[in-house]
Parts: sequence; C-alpha cells; structure tokens
Amino acid sequence: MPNSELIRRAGEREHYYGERVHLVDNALIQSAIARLGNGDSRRAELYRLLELVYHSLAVEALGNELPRARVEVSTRMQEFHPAEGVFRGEALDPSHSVVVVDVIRGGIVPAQIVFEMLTAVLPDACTRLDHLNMARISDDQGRVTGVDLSGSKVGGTVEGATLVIPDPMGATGSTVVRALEHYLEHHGRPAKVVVLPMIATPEFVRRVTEASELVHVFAARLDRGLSAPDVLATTPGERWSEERGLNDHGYIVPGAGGVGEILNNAWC
Ligand SMILES: O=P(O)(O)OC[C@H]1O[C@H](OP(=O)(O)OP(=O)(O)O)[C@H](O)[C@@H]1O
Ligand SMILES: O=c1cc[nH]c(=O)[nH]1
Repeated sequence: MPNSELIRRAGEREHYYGERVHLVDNALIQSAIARLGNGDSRRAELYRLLELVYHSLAVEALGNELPRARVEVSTRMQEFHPAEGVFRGEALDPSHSVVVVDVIRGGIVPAQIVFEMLTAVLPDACTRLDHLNMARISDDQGRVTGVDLSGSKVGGTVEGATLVIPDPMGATGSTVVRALEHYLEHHGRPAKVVVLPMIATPEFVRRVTEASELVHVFAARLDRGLSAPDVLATTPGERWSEERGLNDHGYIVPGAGGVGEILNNAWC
C-alpha cells in the first residue's frame, strides 16, 4: 500500500510522494530534458536547454510557493486615468526575502537563471545569491560517501526567508541535505526550502522530504529506470520502497550523465 494519498494537481504528474512534492508535467520541458541528456548535443545547446527548463520550473514553483501580497502599481495610463490607471492585484510579496543557493558546479547555471528571474521582479534588497562550494566525496570503488563544503560563500542569515536550491541532478540527495544542514546549523531557519531538481530519483525525493518538513520539491522529471517492470508500471510513489533510479555509483538512470562534468568539460 502507498504511504500517502494520491496527489492530483493540474499540470503535474499524479503521485504518492506526499503534498510537498510536485512532478511538473509538460511535454515541451520533457523534450528539452531528453535533448539535454542525449550524448549528441553540443555544449552550447545544453546551456540553452537548461535555461528553458529552469525558466519554466522557476515560474511554476516560485509563482506557487513564494508568499503573495496585494500590490498597487502605477501604469503609464495613470496620466489619463488618475484613479483607474493603477494595477491593483496579487503579486509576489515585495518584502519577503529569497535566497538562491548556487550548488557548485552542476547548480551554477540554474542558480544564476533563477536569481536573475527573481531580481527582475523583486526589490534588490530582498534577493541574494549564495555559493556553496560542494563536491561529493567517493570511496575507492567510486561510491559516494559524503559531501565537502569548504570555501563556500554565504551572504548572511536565511531566518524567515525562502531558500531556493536549483541543483539539476537530484540523485542520492546527499548534496541537498548537506546544504540544508549547513544553513540550519550556521545561518538560521528559513520559512521554506524550495528544491528544484531538473531530474530527481525516488531515492532523492524520499531523502530530501524526510530531512525537513520545510522542504518542497518541484522536479521537472522523475527517473526510476532501474525499477522492476511491474514497479515501473505503477503510479510514482505507489511502491516507493521498490522504486530505483540510482545505480551503484549514485548516478541517475536513465538520467543525463554527469551534468556538472559535461557543462564544465571538467572530468573530476
Ligand atoms: O543528489 P546527489 O547524489 O548529492 O548528487 C548530485 C550532485 O551531483 C551533481 O553535481 P556535480 O556533478 O557538479 O558534482 P559532483 O562532483 O559532486 O558529482 C549535481 O548537480 C548534484 O550537486
Ligand atoms: O546522475 C548523476 C548523479 C550526480 N550528478 C550528475 O550529474 N548525474
């Protein structure tokens, strides 16, 4: 039996992973991720595809998860209609702080895209970009054993803010969980944490949602390609403990390969 209700939302895939998980269901985004993961694409094309994916994911996730406020903003028409030429409606709360986390290195491009989007619509004082110098540590067999964070640059507290983590590959979840622990231990308690993987495994979804009730996940694609055929045929999360998206080296299958390595052409 699934351990949660069936979650059904417009524009999202149905699943049993719980209320704080969103699986974006959009054919254009799926085409972009499929191209991005295909070995024939040139690197210049990958950047454009990543931009496309993260613009869409951020619009969906942040438009839903960031606090709203009633705003009144003058338009050019106010000159002719002093009372009516003003936009009055709901928009993002311009007083709420949002901190975007750049998880070096796979997360560099996604974080910059999301940060620029937020700075376009929110006051400068409310947005910040932190850089977490994170690298997974592997053992002699190439198995992931931990994450190193030395040399990170965090610009202050995240108390009461929304923390946004646009790391593209949600594999084991070690990176995001370690990032979250780092903030909670040293930089305050955010109001909410919005995690934006381009591709996430069921193992990742479990690890990050269990790490904290503050976490909300918006994944552009769910990969569980190493699951048995009868498990693959079920709705995501229905047989969660039997779903497999990770190989023995902590890589996502089908996945997209080592995205950090490919984007930087640095094989380390
Ligand atoms: O969910 P996890 O298992 O923690 O893994 C995913 C991490 O790997 C990728 O990064 P990148 O290739 O830049 O870094 P790496 O050297 O740590 O693999 C990705 O962007 C994540 O940060
Ligand atoms: O499959 C994976 C796992 C970690 N990092 C990646 O880029 N890909």
